[in-house]
Amino acid sequence: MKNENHTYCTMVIFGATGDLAKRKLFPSIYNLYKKGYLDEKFAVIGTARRGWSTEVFRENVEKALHDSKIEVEANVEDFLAHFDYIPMDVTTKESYQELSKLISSLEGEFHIPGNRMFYLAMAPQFFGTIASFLKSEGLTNGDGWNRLIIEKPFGHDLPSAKKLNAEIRQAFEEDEIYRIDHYLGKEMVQNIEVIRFANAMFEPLWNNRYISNIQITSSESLGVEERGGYYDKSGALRDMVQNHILQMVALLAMEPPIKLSTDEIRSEKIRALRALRPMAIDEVDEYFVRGQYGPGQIENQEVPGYRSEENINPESNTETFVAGKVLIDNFRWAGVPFYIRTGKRMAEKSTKIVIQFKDIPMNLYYKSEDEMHPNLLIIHIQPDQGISIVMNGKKLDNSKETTPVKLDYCNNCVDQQNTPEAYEKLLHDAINGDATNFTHWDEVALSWQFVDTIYQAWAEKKATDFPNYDSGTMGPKAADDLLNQDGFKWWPIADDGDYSI
Ligand SMILES: NC(=O)C1=CN([C@@H]2O[C@H](COP(=O)(O)OP(=O)(O)OC[C@H]3O[C@@H](n4cnc5c(N)ncnc54)[C@H](OP(=O)(O)O)[C@@H]3O)[C@@H](O)[C@H]2O)C=CC1
Ligand SMILES: O=C1O[C@H](COP(=O)(O)O)[C@@H](O)[C@H](O)[C@H]1O
Repeated sequence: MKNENHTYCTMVIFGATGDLAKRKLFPSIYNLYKKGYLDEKFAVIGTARRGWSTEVFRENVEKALHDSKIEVEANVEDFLAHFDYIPMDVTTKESYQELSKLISSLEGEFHIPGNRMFYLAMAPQFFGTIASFLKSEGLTNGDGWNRLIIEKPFGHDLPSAKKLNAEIRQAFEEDEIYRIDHYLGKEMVQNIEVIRFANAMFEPLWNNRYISNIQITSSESLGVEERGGYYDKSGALRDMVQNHILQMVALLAMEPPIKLSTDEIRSEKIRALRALRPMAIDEVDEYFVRGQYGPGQIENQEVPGYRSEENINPESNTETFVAGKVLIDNFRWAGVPFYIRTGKRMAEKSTKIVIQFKDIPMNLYYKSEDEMHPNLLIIHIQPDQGISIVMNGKKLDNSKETTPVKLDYCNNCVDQQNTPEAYEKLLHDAINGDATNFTHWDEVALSWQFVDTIYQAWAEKKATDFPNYDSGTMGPKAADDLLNQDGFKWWPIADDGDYSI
């Protein structure tokens, strides 16, 4: 009988010599081990083309742990004893037989009941091939569960995503596929549902009667770094908006699920994404703005423009910044804009969500001719994690004027501990068979459908004003105009930001 639920498993990491494995996966697996989540009945097999021995692999895993600056304890050797390496080219059918033998032998050695997790930390063109060989060569015929963890990008548009999905679905069922969106592993992204559904002071107000607009900013101060080859073909829209940003929109907009099960939560997110207002190609400019960074200053250092970065076409038309107004056509959200923006080489690294509430019907205080300061709920995703509420209080004098008062809750300050890295939480979920924080195919498809129109509009029309924002700024002026024309403004993303109007 298949052992469906047990967490003892063999993890096979394809692309184990690569950047993601080194920076994210090995430290996360080690943290899970240290916290006792892996017991002793687990094995990790690394594979890639380079001809490393298991010994060299273990040395590299240990180095990765030290480089990641997590605390490495004296018994790291016990942990490393669970790691093996096998060189293989994933496009060669025969090598899967060797891998299969190694898995069986480690299942015997570590008393693992046939549960197998295949992590594809490789370029996406290999995803379909690997999935298909895993099935045809019998690696999915173990006695336990099979789970396929897939990295982004899941396709580059809807047709390519459909093709990829069809390939992997030949070998794995939907409930065996765990599509990673690492934002769903972030503590405060997971907190969105709790803030909404566990607080009487928010849920009754969470609709178009009380909320005037929602702003999501995910800014980065880094440029494209070494990923120019990938990024120049992708751009900010497909790199960040299709996945991370729309996932946050879905979590903010979804209806309360009837219970907190994977299926119920996912189906509410899917319904929210289905309500995204589609645009015609010639309407895109009304709702979306694109940008590309030029040279500028970040932390007082001169940095080059995008077109001068390594592996970037010097005439590139790729956007490194996107701002947009997303509308959700349902009873709850009709008329409430969700403004989004994301970009590289912006003023600072920050992901924040600001929920701006509508004004009260009449201003008794302040200066009656002025608008009162709106109430804001700010969800700090990173680097700081927490919640702020901006409300009106009385000025400390004898006047009847009000002043914005900011109440802050800092998640990691209170717990006095580092919250686990997103990958650690997601790996833990995958080992436990909890797919809630992974994206269902329908979510992926709906997000691509929305984003494809924008991409097509931009592909048809070259941006004549690129570069249109200096590195170290908050993007092009058109991104500010997008809100100004609706009578709003972007709220600051800096923690010491000025929230007065
Ligand atoms: N790095 C990151 O921070 C992030 C990465 N991702 C995604 O994760 C995936 C991996 O990214 P990343 O680690 O950066 O990529 P890398 O280029 O660093 O690693 C690619 C890996 O694939 C192996 N490889 C390449 N060709 C073959 C082959 N034919 N057979 C077997 N192994 C092969 C390489 O090893 P060798 O040369 O030895 O064969 C290497 O281990 C990508 O899908 C990426 O989009 C997603 C988010 C963040
Ligand atoms: O998926 C991606 O995310 C990172 C940003 O992630 P964060 O956790 O640091 O906010 C981004 O730099 C990268 O381009 C993109 O592929």
